[in-house]
Amino acid sequence: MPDSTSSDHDHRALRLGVAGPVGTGKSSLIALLCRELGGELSLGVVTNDIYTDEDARFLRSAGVLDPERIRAVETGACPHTAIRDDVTQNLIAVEDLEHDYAPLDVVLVESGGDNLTATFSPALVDAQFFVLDVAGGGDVARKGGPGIAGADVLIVNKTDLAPYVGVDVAQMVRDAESARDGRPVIALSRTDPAAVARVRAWVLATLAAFRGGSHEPTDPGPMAPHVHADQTGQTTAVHTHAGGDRAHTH
Ligand SMILES: Nc1nc2c(ncn2[C@@H]2O[C@H](COP(=O)(O)OP(=O)(O)OP(=O)(O)O)[C@@H](O)[C@H]2O)c(=O)[nH]1
Repeated sequence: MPDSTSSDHDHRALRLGVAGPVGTGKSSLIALLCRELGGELSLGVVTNDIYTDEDARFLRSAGVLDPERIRAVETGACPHTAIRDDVTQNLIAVEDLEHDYAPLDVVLVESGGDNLTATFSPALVDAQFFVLDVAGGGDVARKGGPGIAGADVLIVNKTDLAPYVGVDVAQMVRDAESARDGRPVIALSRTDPAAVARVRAWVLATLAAFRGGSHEPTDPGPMAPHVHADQTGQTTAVHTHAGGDRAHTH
């Protein structure tokens, strides 16, 4: 588990998680942050995919960061387990990057792209984004869940698509805000410079707080119960996630 004392913060990067349902724009957000911050900060990226290293390959091909600074964790199954319960594979990847490129400022960790329930353990990341997109429907923000309610920042992404999918972005942001007890919600499109600037400013402010010892990691809470199938469509196991009180099926 990462040590969160301030002396430790002198030696390791700020670790930022990016979670959210499949296709909402997690890799694109990481690419955007690399583009925006790569000139002034030393960055690393860890991606999580179930069976491939596709997200890492996408980011390497985006040309936003030295490809060696992008490491892939293949979780095998249950992508949320690797960011929530047994974070060993991810911690090793993060610590390897911190070792190889010391001193790193920020490591971005992308979750495997799950459903609405996946959250990062505070043992892995210091803060986390949860990404929704307008194409998933304006009512998603009202559905709640630990990531929507408790992530450090909720991104309502792809706002440029709102007119095409009939979503009222302002209403979606209000719905999200009312679920979040004052935590920030950022309506984002990669084509909206003001919104991009807000995300960038949040990362820089969080890094400053982390270095100053005033940033406290918070836990959005355990994931909700759900069911997975393996590649053959079979459910394979039932287990309880650590920190959670509910079993679910794999
Ligand atoms: N219009 C629009 N499309 C976007 C934006 N951000 C991302 N996309 C597109 O959304 C699609 C999914 O983006 P990704 O970044 O691959 O999403 P992801 O969440 O990483 O996907 P998984 O890793 O499969 O879960 C891609 O076609 C992106 O080009 C945006 O701001 N506006």
